[in-house]
Amino acid sequence: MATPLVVAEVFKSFIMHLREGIRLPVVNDVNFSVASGECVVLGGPSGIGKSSILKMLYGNYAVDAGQILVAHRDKIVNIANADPRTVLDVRRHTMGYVSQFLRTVPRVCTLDVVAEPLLARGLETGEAREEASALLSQLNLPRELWGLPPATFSGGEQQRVNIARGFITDHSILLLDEPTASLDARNRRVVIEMITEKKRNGVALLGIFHDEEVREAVADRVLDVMQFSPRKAAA
Ligand SMILES: Nc1ncnc2c1ncn2[C@@H]1O[C@H](COP(=O)(O)OP(=O)(O)OP(=O)(O)O)[C@@H](O)[C@H]1O
Repeated sequence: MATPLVVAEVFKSFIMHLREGIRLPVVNDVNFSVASGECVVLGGPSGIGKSSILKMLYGNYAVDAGQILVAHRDKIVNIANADPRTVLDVRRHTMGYVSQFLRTVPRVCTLDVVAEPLLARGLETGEAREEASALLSQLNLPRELWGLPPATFSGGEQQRVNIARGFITDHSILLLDEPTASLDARNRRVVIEMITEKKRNGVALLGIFHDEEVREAVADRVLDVMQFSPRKAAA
């Protein structure tokens, strides 16, 4: 089985510049990998570093030490020291990220917000919009909202737009940061189906799910982030 994501000996601290440069270690010596078709769930108490790990993997947070190895095109890229252009290329073609909150460009309608990752990969507009429509229908977003920018949508509606945008590509790695937090039971079940479909297609998924029903339905294994906590060492 292919392993498109390997994390090796990663350390991360935050430096609080407004607090005399105090250094706050968050995670030490993080080691794990995610195989194709596998869904690994990050577990552990609030504040232990789950979101920080996802943000390092996506290149949003710098890494103090260690490697984040991603199979990208025919090469292995180390996100921990890759240049920004390479990180953007990995995001466009290999690694997707669905956060809890939607960040949108003002005045762009929902259908185009969802279709955009496919347009960025060179797909023709009509085809990209068709795929976007299919996902928005699957996620039960009322059709009358598709032509409007999502800025004024409810939390759950915005989250469904965000999920559609994150799931529209065929990226081989998908990072999910509580994608079901604001959803009702019916739409949570849709997202479970969508994740199951990604697994069937050989996507490597790494996610945070506080909802137990979702976690149990999708997780192949739970990785307890407590084992990487410097607080554990201090305890
Ligand atoms: N940008 C940042 N600057 C400073 N400290 C940060 C930053 N991001 C996170 N932290 C701190 O790092 C620790 C881990 O935060 P993180 O969000 O990764 O935890 P989490 O396990 O995802 O928590 P939760 O389950 O509550 O979302 C927390 O103590 C948090 O305050």
